[in-house]
Amino acid sequence: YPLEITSESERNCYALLKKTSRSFAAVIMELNPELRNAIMLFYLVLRALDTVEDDMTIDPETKVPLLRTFDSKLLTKDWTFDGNGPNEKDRIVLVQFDQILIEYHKLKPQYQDVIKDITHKMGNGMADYINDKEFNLNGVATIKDYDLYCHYVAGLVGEGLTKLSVAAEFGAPSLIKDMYLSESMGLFLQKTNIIRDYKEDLDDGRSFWPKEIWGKYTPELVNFSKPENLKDGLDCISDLVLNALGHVRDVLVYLSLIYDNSTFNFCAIPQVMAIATLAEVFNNPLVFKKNVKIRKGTTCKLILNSRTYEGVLAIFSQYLRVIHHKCPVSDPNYLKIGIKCGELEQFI
Ligand SMILES: COc1cccc([C@H]2O[C@H](CC(=O)N[C@@H](CC(=O)O)C(=O)O)C(=O)N(CC(C)(C)C)c3ccc(Cl)cc32)c1OC
Repeated sequence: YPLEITSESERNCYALLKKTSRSFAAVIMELNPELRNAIMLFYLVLRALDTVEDDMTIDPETKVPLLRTFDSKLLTKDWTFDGNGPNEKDRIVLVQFDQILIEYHKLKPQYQDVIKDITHKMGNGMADYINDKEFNLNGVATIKDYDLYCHYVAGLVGEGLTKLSVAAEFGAPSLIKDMYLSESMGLFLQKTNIIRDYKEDLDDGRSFWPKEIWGKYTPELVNFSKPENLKDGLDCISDLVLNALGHVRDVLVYLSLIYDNSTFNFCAIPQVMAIATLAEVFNNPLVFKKNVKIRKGTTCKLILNSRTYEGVLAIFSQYLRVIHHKCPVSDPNYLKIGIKCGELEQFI
């Protein structure tokens, strides 16, 4: 679909998209025009929320009310925010937020309402965590807390995109009543990122690995960086990967319910990147040293092969086999991993 830019503000929004998301911007720009601007603006509003939440130089006295009222900024036409620290990566999205607002008000009211509703829920979820002393001190405690945190930062994104897709008749209406499928789309991506980001997050003085899982393998999360604890660390990664694989069935069902090709690609590409990343981090000592990334060549192959549902199934089948074969017999979750991979192979 040719990209017809019809205003200065629209041009500025696409420039913001390219600045804030490396590879994903291209996928959004190939979307069917019916949803392209709605999803582009949704992405930028979410990026703006993230930029507020992530900025540790913003006083909580300012940050918390700003997050809780962020959806009300969508009702204005000229709001901007220049309160981010000078080094905050995507601060430009808030400095130029008026450009997003001009384009946002041109959207169909139904699309505006979806974006405003998700912004309200996410902003308040983020604000709740900032005030949560237990969370700030000990991070994520139980698997239930892990799923709730991922719901606020990723599950809600899946919910919003599903409502936009169904409103545009690009996806099956059943996706609205079966919102757990959209939840899994978000949790699968977010849990994969959390497993991969072990080192990066610890260097930032935080971690999102749930203690209910890692506590089985070590008294202190930082111990996995020590060579003598490597085996325990790898067993912990297996446990986390097993938990993430619990969303794969829902992801594959969700993708089977998307009718529009460009929307399918938009949904499928991040999911195939995630299963490939899970296979990469599985039983991989480098996770405790750096951010493990899949190779550029693999990314290209994944994008090319995920244009059809059969292609996506083949990719998931391939990486589930990789995970199954990589699993050492000494891994306490060896049987559960084998059963989960077997189950999913059956489904595929
Ligand atoms: C039905 O649900 C979806 C369907 C398609 C894509 C996404 C999801 O995919 C990107 C993909 C993306 O943004 N990839 C990055 C690479 C990276 O950040 O690791 C990129 O390619 O730049 C992603 O990661 N997140 C961020 C969250 C996971 C927190 C939701 C995200 C943020 C905003 C939007 Cl509108 C969409 C997404 C969906 O969201 C669940």
